[in-house]
Amino acid sequence: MKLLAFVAGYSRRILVLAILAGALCGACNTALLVLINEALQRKRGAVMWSFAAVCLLLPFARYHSEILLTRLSQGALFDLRVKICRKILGAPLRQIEEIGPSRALTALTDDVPVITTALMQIPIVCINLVIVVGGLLYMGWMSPVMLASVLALIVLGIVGYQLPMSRATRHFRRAREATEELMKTFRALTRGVKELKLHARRREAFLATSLEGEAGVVQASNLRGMVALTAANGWGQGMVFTIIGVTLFVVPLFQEASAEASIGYALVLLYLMTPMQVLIGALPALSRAGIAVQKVEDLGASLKVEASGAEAGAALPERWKRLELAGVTHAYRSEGKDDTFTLGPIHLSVRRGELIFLVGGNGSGKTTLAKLIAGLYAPESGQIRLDGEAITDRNRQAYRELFSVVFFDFHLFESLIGLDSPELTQRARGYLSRLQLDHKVSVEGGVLSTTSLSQGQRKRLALLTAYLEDRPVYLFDEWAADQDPVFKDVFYRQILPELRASGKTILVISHDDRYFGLADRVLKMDFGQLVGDAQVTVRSDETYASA
Ligand SMILES: Nc1ncnc2c1ncn2[C@@H]1O[C@H](COP(=O)(O)OP(=O)(O)OP(=O)(O)O)[C@@H](O)[C@H]1O
Repeated sequence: MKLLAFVAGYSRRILVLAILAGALCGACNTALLVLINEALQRKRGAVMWSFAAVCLLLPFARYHSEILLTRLSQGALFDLRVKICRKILGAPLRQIEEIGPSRALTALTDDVPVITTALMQIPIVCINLVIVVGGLLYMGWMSPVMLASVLALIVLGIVGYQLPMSRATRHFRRAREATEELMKTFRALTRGVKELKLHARRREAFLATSLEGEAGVVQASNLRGMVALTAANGWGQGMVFTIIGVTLFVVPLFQEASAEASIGYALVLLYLMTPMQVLIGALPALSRAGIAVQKVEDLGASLKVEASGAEAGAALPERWKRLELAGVTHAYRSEGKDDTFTLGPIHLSVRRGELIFLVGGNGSGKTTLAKLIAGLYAPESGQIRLDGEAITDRNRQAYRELFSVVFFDFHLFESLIGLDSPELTQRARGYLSRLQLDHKVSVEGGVLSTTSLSQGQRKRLALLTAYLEDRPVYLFDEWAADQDPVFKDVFYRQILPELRASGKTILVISHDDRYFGLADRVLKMDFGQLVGDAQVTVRSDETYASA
């Protein structure tokens, strides 16, 4: 039902057309059945032309019905993929971090293929369903008693089917939950491959406990589910033969039937046998898809939607003068644990064009503060203001567009995606040379020739993207940490001063204390608090004014 509702939700127009084409197809099948029966009753001449007409109409109706159903299911699938990705991108960053990548990845890589497989079956299921319904209607027209007996047996079949089926669903649901854990293990495997290769005992323990443990749960649950499902299928197939047996041998004991009528019943039943078996055979895929649709919907429902901030009037001035944080706070809470990290309240004022270093020990809250300043986290309390204008859901996206950020765990896109100035390639080539990467990387049509580089070189490519974005505020999170001493010096002594000279405001998270003297201000964080805000008057290596 979940799957049907999901498909129906895609396009009512196509659904109605598919139902009409399906009904025509079903009518043709029933007509064919009637005509074959008539022909067998030796009225061949009378039905020959009708039979030929139906034979022409049937493939036409079937073709259109299948095409429409395929369009409907593939359209719904496309819609689903895009919707999940949009929902993930539209959710607050903090919520995406809390949910973790495994849940979203399982939805995209596990649920979507399961739904795809089931959706492929929908045209076949619908066509066969229509054939069965048409055949039963014909049977009812021939003998209401026969139809009543068949329907009673079908109801019995469905009731008996439910028992193993609900058991199968329970196990498939468990397997699906375990798949999320398995996905985490796969991520650990791909990210930790070097560490696992170096340490045989760790590798064996990882394989034996994490991987085999999780994979074992998935395997066992799927196996139990399949056993229950096979039992349900066996019951279903058995019921098909029971229906045939009862109509052929039992019903005639209570209802006199002519030889012609008996041939008619037998013909209908033989005609319906294959479609009924096809329907039963499709149930496993449909049942698993129901669970997958539910999981995807749960994920979608659990994700909040951030205000897009695209309304008129949300734009902010590029040539702003003052950026303020007034009592801004943020907390990371872990459910059931007592280790909440709280940042703030932070009071801070930044003038346009300042070069600020944000320093402090590991875990003191620098990156968290950077995410708040860049508008990626909305403050839990307090306010961020730009020239006195509060940053709210209404203008947060416009506010984010003021920032070019290279985070410590940055991601490098293979192309200069979303950047489309006419002289983009030319500018990119210039910056590649500036970043001493022109011998390794080239740009053609906005696509980077490679991103398979050393970590320090990849960071330079991330800086290239920030250069090309050309936004008013630059934020670098330990950018220089992976650079060689020569280029580190270039970064602090040339790149940062050049950016400041071109009017950019720059916030640099750094542990490189020998360069702190180059900043206009050094902000120091400790345990989530801003404990120092030092103005640096003379710029030299020795003049870092510690708070
Ligand atoms: N995604 C997260 N979920 C939960 N807690 C987090 C998360 N990120 C950071 N924290 C907590 O917030 C604290 C501050 O982290 P943050 O990354 O802001 O520190 P930092 O000063 O940038 O550290 P470093 O110099 O090591 O990069 C950490 O001690 C950690 O406990």
